[in-house]
Amino acid sequence: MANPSILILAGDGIGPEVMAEVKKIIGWFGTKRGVTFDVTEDLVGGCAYDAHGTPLTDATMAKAQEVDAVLLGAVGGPKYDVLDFSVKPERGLLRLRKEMDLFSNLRPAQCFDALADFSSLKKDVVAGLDIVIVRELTSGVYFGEPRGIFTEGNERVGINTQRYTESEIARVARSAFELARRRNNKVCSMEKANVMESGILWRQVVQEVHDKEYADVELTHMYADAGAMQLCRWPKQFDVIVTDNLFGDLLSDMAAMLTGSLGMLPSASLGLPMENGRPKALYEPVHGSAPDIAGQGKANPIACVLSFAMALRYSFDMGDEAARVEKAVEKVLADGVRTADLMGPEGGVPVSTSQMGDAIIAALDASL
Ligand SMILES: NC(=O)c1ccc[n+]([C@@H]2O[C@H](COP(=O)([O-])OP(=O)(O)OC[C@H]3O[C@@H](n4cnc5c(N)ncnc54)[C@H](O)[C@@H]3O)[C@@H](O)[C@H]2O)c1
Ligand SMILES: CC(C)[C@H](C(=O)O)[C@@H](O)C(=O)O
Ligand SMILES: [Mg+2]
Repeated sequence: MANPSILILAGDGIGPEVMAEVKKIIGWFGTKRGVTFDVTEDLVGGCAYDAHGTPLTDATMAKAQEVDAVLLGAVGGPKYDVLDFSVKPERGLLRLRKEMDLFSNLRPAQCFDALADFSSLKKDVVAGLDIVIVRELTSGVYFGEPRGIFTEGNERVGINTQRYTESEIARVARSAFELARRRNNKVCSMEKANVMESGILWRQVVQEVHDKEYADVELTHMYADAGAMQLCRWPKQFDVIVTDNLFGDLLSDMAAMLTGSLGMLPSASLGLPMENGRPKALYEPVHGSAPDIAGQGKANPIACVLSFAMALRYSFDMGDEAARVEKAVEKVLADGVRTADLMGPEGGVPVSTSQMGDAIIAALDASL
């Protein structure tokens, strides 16, 4: 049988730095576990614009459609701020999500015991936290028409449109309910049904899907602003949160800080099953290209490493190997290995990106 195929799109800023550590782990699986992947690499984001004048070529898009999983680092950076909107680095990522139809974006926020003291929230609020935000990723205000900057009378007007069809809401709701069944069986749906018609429809459809197909799962609804407050107040009340594209973007960055650092949060973006039964999939850290620390060896690679663990679990059906990687990360943190973003006010000597990667490899060795 052919090896599973992976397309690596490391991207910009710290993207290639954190992806280098994932490549070490992929190599480790080949030599130590006999698990070999066919890996190809290509460009996305600003580096693709520099090389080809576009943040994602048609050829790269076609490769992404063919592989079993795409691993992406991060895109963007201040150098590209001046570019026309249509060729900004972020458009490359959005095209991948849209054309691969990756509607279900799982963003788990898990607080490792070793970092419970480190969160900006009190220890008992975050210790043991294990929640997943399911973010709708292919529709909503990110993609709705009309959009643009127009002139009305003698002033400019910026327009974006929040638009959701019933089927778009139903399919992401189903993925959240399915996930909840494999976890603690609770879903909280977040929208703004008090001020947005799209929010009213969202609430109705989620409720209908629940009543018809998932009545065994506990479902609650919350306005997204109150949800943000509850995420800070007592995040452990949640199991699975399902929400739209924009609210999911905001709530997941917030959830990241419950775990200690944005450098800790992985994600899986999943679509429909392909012919081989595997879902179309892209895995990426929730964080961006971190221009403020890029090129300095300071980035925390854990979010990218844990994204690879999600690939093992969701694309390659290797749940045990995914758990091996997650446990290696847990061990390294328990041993006190910290990149700069995980240093508290008491200070200490942080390790570099590659030293963190090496420590994870050593913990993987110890797991054999
Ligand atoms: N998926 C993506 O590719 C993605 C996601 C978010 C932002 N972006 C892009 O990245 C660029 C920078 O955006 P931003 O600064 O708002 O967000 P960011 O996530 O890049 O950085 C926010 C802060 O978190 C820190 N940080 C992020 N990841 C870290 C890591 N792994 N280790 C240590 N510290 C880390 C950064 O140093 C920075 O202080 C923008 O162009 C934005 O559009 C891309
Ligand atoms: C870079 C950007 C397009 C992206 C988003 O807004 O979805 C990012 O913030 C994310 O969270 O993945
Ligand atoms: Mg974001």
